[in-house]
Amino acid sequence: MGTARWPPGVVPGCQHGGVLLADVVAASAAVAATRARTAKAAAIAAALRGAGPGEVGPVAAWLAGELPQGRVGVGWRTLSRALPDPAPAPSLTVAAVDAALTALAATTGTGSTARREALLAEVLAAATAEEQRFLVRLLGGELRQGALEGVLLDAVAAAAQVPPAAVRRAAMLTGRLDETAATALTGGERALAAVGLRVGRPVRPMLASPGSSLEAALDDLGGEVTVEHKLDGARVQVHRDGDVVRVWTRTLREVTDGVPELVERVRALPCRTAVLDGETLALDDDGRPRAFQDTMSRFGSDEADAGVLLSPFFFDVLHLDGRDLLDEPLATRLDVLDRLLAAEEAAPLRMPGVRRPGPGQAAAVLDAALAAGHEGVVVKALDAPYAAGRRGRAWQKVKPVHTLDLVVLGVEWGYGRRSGKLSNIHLGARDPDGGAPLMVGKTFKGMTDELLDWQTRTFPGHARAEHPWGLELRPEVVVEVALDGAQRSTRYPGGVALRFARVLRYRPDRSPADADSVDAVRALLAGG
Ligand SMILES: Nc1ncnc2c1ncn2[C@@H]1O[C@H](COP(=O)(O)OP(=O)(O)OP(=O)(O)O)[C@@H](O)[C@H]1O
Repeated sequence: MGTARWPPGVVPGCQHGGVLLADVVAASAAVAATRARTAKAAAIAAALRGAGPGEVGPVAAWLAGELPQGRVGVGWRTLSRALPDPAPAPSLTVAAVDAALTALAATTGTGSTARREALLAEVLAAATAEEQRFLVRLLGGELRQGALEGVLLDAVAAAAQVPPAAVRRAAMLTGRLDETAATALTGGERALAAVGLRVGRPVRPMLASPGSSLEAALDDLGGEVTVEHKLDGARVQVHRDGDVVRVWTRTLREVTDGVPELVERVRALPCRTAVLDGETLALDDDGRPRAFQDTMSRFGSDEADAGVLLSPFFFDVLHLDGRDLLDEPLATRLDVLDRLLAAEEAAPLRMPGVRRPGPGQAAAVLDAALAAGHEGVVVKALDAPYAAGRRGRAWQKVKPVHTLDLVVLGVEWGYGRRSGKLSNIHLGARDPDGGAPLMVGKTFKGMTDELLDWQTRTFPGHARAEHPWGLELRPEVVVEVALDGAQRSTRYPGGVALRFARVLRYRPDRSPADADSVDAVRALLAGG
């Protein structure tokens, strides 16, 4: 079993021992300087090997562009106001910066703005110019890049000399990179294998890959499938432990307090402990889905609209009354789920679907889903375990139109009727090798006046630079576009451009880490 050697080497020149922030900044620069995934992973692994037990977590998180504290609530403006003269030489330790960020996250309530600025200014004053730049980008979320997560997990495996699959499994089950890195480096493979599902700690949800058609999905998976409606709402993972019910979104953000009706429904079920996976959305009086914005209004931070009620539809169960079900085949999990939800006849909690449909039946399920106003269906292999965090072929979504979730990289001022409004958006696809998102097109189509106003209000808050043409944005906002396909391009860096992209809606429930990759865009080349 490979583990790091403790105690860590004391970095020369550092008064308190421990790894210096400067070492992490250097590793981050090395990661950014290469496009090769293995070289990125090697740079990260070297930094992790040098970190002590209490430092591995923050070092891993920072190199993936994340903060172990989650959001610390420091905006761009606060940051720029708090920027003092840089220190001449590096002295900040990782431990000191991590402690300051924890203090920052804990400073809330009245008068907290000034206290937070003071705390931040103190840290930044001790940082060199290069360290300041790193901290500003880290706090501003600019270093957050979905693809880096995969590179980081490889690096953790290399540094701890354990199989990458073991690291990945623990990361998906804990939903946390920092904890996983620390477990791998301090306890090795055995500690990673001991990580299991814990009621109260959300796991990364299993995802679906696009199926090109219902027939193709059925052919691919054989007869042992379930075909379920694909409802267009928000993914929810609900954990119950006795009377305590907690709810997380797909990105593992806790939303328990905002969704009391979901909490109530799950608290009323005949069980003690449970982990349920499902989709929730707002329905109108006829049971048809309301506008997607209505559902999302319940998940936004400021404009929660309590007038809109959410209905949950569960399609999986990962744990029930002391029994972990992750590794059981879907057929078993669905039996357990059906028994649990059987009593809920008046307002069904079960995602509609048909198990082992006959030839015409699967098509009828798709027709019924579309007729009811839903997006399509998900075809699932009944023999597959729950693969947390994976987008595999065991779940295939079938929808009539191509859609992609992309990252907004810039926005141009409109002209004519749209002058004064931020209009044409630059669209980026995730780089699967961990680099910055790659631009694949622009669009100003599909935008209502309301949406243009929203863009004009919102995007300045995400700006990283201003130009006469518009704003360059930090990669933070995810937009869903519909498109006819893709074409080869010599103009764009990924060699591919969208055809006839139009905006469907913004996705506040998605992070850039969940955006579609440039490979997903390339996959549309043939079928476009
Ligand atoms: N019956 C269902 N089974 C699984 N997921 C479902 C189902 N109905 C709706 N969904 C939703 O569809 C998503 C699965 O598609 P995918 O994992 O590709 O996410 P996505 O890229 O956001 O898909 P899309 O953009 O089409 O909503 C799930 O995350 C879940 O939120």
